[in-house]
Amino acid sequence: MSEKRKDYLSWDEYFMGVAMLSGMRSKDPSTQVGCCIVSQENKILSMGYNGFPTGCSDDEFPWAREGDDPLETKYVYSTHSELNAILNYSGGSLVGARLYVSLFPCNECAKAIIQCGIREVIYANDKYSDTPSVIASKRMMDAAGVKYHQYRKTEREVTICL
Ligand SMILES: O=c1ccn([C@H]2C[C@H](O)[C@@H](COP(=O)(O)O)O2)c(=O)[nH]1
Ligand SMILES: [Zn+2]
Repeated sequence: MSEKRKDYLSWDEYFMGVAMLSGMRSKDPSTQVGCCIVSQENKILSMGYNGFPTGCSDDEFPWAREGDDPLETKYVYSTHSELNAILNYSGGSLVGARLYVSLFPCNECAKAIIQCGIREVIYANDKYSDTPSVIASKRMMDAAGVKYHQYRKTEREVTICL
């Protein structure tokens, strides 16, 4: 009798993989962020990625990072992946959930994460760790008792032919 497979994805690989796949939907030319929210029973509750709100065309609103006029940059329009994942959830409470995300949450996402009761954040990249936004985010999550740690990367490479 054949034995069960041994090289199946761990829970962390699975959920971070789903977060990263979700980020591949983003049209942001510089930073694509994906997020996956998971219950205490390891069930996926919601996903999201960074992009413009419904009705705000990807082809008409700006993707620029810089410009003399802030209204011509993406920052005033883009909805972050974490907020999209929280807002996409229509099942009730997110209290006690974990959030997997490819980039450390900014201060605005941290507020939403705290307020909806998510208790743990697992992030892949912390490239903006020196910015006031991320420093404030960590300060708020520390105060609110939201745990966070960096995803421990494995050797696994996943190829999907679509
Ligand atoms: O918590 C966060 C922080 C940022 N994002 C998104 C917002 C933007 O679309 C990009 C960042 O773009 P840069 O060109 O690297 O400044 O990331 C997010 O989804 N969640
Ligand atoms: Zn954010």
